[in-house]
Amino acid sequence: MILKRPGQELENLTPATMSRLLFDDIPYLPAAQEEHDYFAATLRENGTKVLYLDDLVVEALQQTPIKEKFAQQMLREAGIQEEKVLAVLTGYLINMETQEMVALLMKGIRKIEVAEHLGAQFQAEEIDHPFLMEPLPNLYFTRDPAAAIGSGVALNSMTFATRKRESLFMEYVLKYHPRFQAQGVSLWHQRERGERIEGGDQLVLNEHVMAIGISQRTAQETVEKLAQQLFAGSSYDTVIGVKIPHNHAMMHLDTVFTMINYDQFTVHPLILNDGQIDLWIMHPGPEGQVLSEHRTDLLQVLKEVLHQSELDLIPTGDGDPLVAAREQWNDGTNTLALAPGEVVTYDRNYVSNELLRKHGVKVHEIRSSELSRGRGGPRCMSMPIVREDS
Ligand SMILES: NC(=[NH2+])NCCC[C@H](N)C(=O)O
Repeated sequence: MILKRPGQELENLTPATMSRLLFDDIPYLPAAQEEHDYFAATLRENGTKVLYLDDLVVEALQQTPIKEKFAQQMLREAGIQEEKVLAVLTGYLINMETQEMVALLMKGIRKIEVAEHLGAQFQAEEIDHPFLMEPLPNLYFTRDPAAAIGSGVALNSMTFATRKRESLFMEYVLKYHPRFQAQGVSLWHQRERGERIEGGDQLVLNEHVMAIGISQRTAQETVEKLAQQLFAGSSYDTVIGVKIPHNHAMMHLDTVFTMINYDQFTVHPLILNDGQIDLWIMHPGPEGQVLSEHRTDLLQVLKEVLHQSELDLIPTGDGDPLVAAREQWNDGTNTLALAPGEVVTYDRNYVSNELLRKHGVKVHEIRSSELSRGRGGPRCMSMPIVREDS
């Protein structure tokens, strides 16, 4: 499982920038780190190997030409185009220890910090536009920039500017880290294709079936293209595209729906909408095309594609609309399944957690005062790279 411990990038959030950077508040970093360490310890205690994104990136950038290429691409993608500025900043970056450079690329570069190197005066601008390269505070949601599906990976194209560079870290890890490089991982989606899709919408239900959200972050056409790639090159033969409301509280499918067991799911009552939502079942056609059928009843569709006669859909907040809204906002629906029937959740969602237990689910609660301010839960904060059959 790949995680990212919250770091200095969170210290670069301000009231003026936070909504653009997709935060609703500024977490208190030392407490967020403690909470995150507790999350990592919970995973390890339960048999999951934890790798950290920054370590993987540092290990991938061992050779100087790759380090330089990476620094340059990061700068370009952050919008720095002027060749002279690029050259000076690339020099500034690659002279650092790789670890320090990676931390800085995540934290963002303030104008004031490099003014001297560039021979520029930024003081006046610094207040409203402090960054030459903006911070990446959403990095601790490792679920989103890439998704391992079967024997391959989708390197996602993120919707908002503040998250676009995140998948570049994963691209370098896949291409240059010895652990992945050697394996010749198939790419189901390439980030530079630019068609929007994010990992919070990509739910692997088993070795044949995926559910993909059509959401604020994932376009319907991208879902079809991904389905086509998967049908052509993997064991997947069924993709269900599920349309969800486009808003910040429910930016991804996994904020309203997660899999817990072969026949158990968390679900926010709103997305069932009494069997009246837009969803599509996709299967491979005889000539490599994607055949798509429009449906409206998620429960019925899930039963069909998973070959289950009954399913246990566990409603966030135990069906009380007020509790459901409150607990969904703090990621009460966003469970991380460690094994069938065993999940990690935020402790603050006590109504939903109690209900999960009543349904026989084993629940590991983690602390969540600060981590939840970024609008993501345990599933969002983890990127599985190996899944075992159990
Ligand atoms: N898989 C998820 N639901 N991730 C949550 C991401 C939250 C993040 N602040 C964003 O808006 O992008």
